[in-house]
Amino acid sequence: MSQGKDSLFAGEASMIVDFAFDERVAAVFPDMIRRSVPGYSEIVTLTGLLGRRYTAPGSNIYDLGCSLGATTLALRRQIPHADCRIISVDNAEAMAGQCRAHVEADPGTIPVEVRCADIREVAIDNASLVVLNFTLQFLPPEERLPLLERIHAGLRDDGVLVLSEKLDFANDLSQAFHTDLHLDFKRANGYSDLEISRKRSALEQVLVPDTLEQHRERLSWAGFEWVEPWFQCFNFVSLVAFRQRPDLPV
Ligand SMILES: C[S@@+](CC[C@H](N)C(=O)[O-])C[C@H]1O[C@@H](n2cnc3c(N)ncnc32)[C@H](O)[C@@H]1O
Ligand SMILES: O=C(O)C(=O)C[C@]1(C(=O)O)C=C[C@H](O)C=C1
Repeated sequence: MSQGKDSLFAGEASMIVDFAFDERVAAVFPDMIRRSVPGYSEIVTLTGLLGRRYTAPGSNIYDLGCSLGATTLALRRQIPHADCRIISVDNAEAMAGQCRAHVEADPGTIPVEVRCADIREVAIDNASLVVLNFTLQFLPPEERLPLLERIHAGLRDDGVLVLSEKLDFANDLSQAFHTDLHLDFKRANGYSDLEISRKRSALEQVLVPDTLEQHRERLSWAGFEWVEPWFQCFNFVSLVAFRQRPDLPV
């Protein structure tokens, strides 16, 4: 993976326009996301474990908004079925290109197809697992439900969606608490207040977070029968959404 340190919002030539997943972001992305999203590396590893448990032989696994392929490779390491196929999609050429290179350098044997495409246009079929980690939040809000409906339709009956997102909070006190702690997390990871505030402005029109309640409601509208948060750290959450209520011994 790229080794660059993220100082995109530090200098004179900092990103003052809207945030975009361009060459400059791709070059520092592992450092940027690790220092910006509390729990990111755990979420990647644990998504691999969800893949181990919930993928089915002969099925497709989709990593939508795959960036450099961290989650794709975690899944490839864990999925126990040699006849599965992983389809990893990102519409940023800089991301998809590097993801392809990482997949080629990886010793795993499960086939991975990296596509540079818009996730709104990719056909989903025979899927046992779809991963949407920190990507739905970048779609215009009105395009989120149609995507979830297509994912739901492309999942097998026992299929699962993993959805990770930055959260908004309807309650002002909760919003203030989680925002403060997220800022502390970024400061502790070496970002200055200027960098933090410039990135916040650059993301403002681009990353529009939903509340946990909005996610639950939308997933239910899309047809998912059972939704469970499995990780939360400050204003970042990971959910599983089962197409059918799982039949677990209770
Ligand atoms: C925050 S990153 C995702 C991180 C990645 N899932 C991981 O866990 O490492 C969001 C990614 O989604 C991609 N993306 C955003 N909108 C997209 C779209 N409509 N179609 C395909 N990819 C998209 C961006 O290019 C970016 O690489
Ligand atoms: O830095 C932030 O505040 C973020 O929201 C991080 C976030 C995300 O959640 O997707 C935003 C852009 C990329 O840097 C990667 C992660």
